[in-house]
Amino acid sequence: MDSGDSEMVSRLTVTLAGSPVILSASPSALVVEQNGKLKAKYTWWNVLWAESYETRVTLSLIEYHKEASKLVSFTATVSEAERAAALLFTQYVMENAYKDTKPRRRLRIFVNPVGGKGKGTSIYLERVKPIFEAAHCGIDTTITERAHHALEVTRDMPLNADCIVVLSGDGLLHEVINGLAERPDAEEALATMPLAPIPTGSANGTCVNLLGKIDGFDVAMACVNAIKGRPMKLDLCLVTQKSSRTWSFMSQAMGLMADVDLGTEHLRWMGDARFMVGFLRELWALKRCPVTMEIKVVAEDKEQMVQQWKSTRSSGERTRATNGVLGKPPSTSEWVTLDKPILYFYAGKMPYVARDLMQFPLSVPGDGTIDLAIQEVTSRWTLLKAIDGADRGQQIYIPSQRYYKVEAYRVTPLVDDANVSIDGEKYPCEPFEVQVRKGMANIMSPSGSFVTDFSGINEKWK
Ligand SMILES: Nc1ncnc2c1ncn2[C@@H]1O[C@H](COP(=O)(O)OP(=O)(O)OP(=O)(O)O)[C@@H](O)[C@H]1O
Repeated sequence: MDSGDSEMVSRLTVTLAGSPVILSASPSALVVEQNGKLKAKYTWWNVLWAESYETRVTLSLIEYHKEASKLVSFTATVSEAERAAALLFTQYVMENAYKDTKPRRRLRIFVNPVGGKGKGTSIYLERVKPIFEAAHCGIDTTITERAHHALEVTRDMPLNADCIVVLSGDGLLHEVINGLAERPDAEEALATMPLAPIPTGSANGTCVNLLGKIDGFDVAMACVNAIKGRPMKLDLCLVTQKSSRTWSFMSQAMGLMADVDLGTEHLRWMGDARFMVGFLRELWALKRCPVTMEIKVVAEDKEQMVQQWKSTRSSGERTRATNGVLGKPPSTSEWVTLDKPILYFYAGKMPYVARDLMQFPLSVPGDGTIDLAIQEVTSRWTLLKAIDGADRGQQIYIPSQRYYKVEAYRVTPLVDDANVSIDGEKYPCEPFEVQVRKGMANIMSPSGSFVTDFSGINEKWK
């Protein structure tokens, strides 16, 4: 046993593959040293489990690699004399690993076997399940058998999990939210069942918003978010059409950008590269978006909105679950009719819609407004020029791109066969009205905010 009371629990010498290894707990990480050299360092966030039994010490950790972090589990031994120290050490490690949350979450998991490149099931079995098991989570899993299967299950299932894990893209999250929203106890279900997406779809926009552009496609990091993330409030948009009500958590679109998404379903095998192919095709066609729109504006001056966004970020405002009036529509302003011809409108509640497009850089979670980008008719060259910088939200500075914060809007399609995209899913081409409902749903987040690198206007558009 190492000397000193505090050292006794924060440092332990074990034997691993016949060699002595020192495990020590620093304020920010678990450190592994061998032969006086640093062998590995795991932030507490990436420590899943530590336990000791008799003379065995078992650790399960996530080794961080860009886009491909992985589970590392090993069992080392200690001498008989170190048994008590090993127990205290592993307890200390667990306290640090689960400072803000309880271990052993019960996870209700949905896996879409056909989302993205169609590898959802194998990713679940080979990479996700072992991580949840290593973290001693309770798991109850449904592999979806058809579209709307997850919606049907979430509509009726008991609310006995800590979190709903969704292995897919944004479409299956849309289903799960709508399933919860259709329950008689919808408000309680949405408030008590945070979602935790794992990126096995194409765009995986939600994961990119929660984990950032670099880690957004990292399955293991998304698993850690499900295991340890904290609930963050999300507004939902109520979309009312003639015969139906739909809840949208991410985006609604018509025109060029809806055609990019819904017109490239057959290119699923390409992953998120399909959107660039679709964009270039739609750019070539440059069709007008046949709609009229009315909006209830909260803000429309880009620079003022950017300043507001910056001050919100720097004041460290967080949107963690708080008590408050949920789902109440905000106060009403006047409806304004837009009459200029447009190429598309794109409305949304999260900055990224895909890794290479931060369509709504000024979006903050739970602010009770919808960000609405409207692209007036412009040249191919202008749109082409905007590709560079779109991953940093720069396209909002195209002079002909209007950017509003709205509390509601109405769309009347002027044809009956245009694409209407709601959270990337196809909906009937009929008139609809969208209203925002503040803080109705919850999503697990490592940081309590969206992770973006928007920094205001760059030289190109000045
Ligand atoms: N077993 C299944 N068979 C066929 N379709 C399914 C099944 N399970 C779910 N779906 C449907 O698959 C569609 C695509 O799912 P999802 O949107 O999550 O993936 P994606 O489109 O690849 O990703 P993203 O939305 O991030 O681009 C959804 O409309 C969903 O309803």
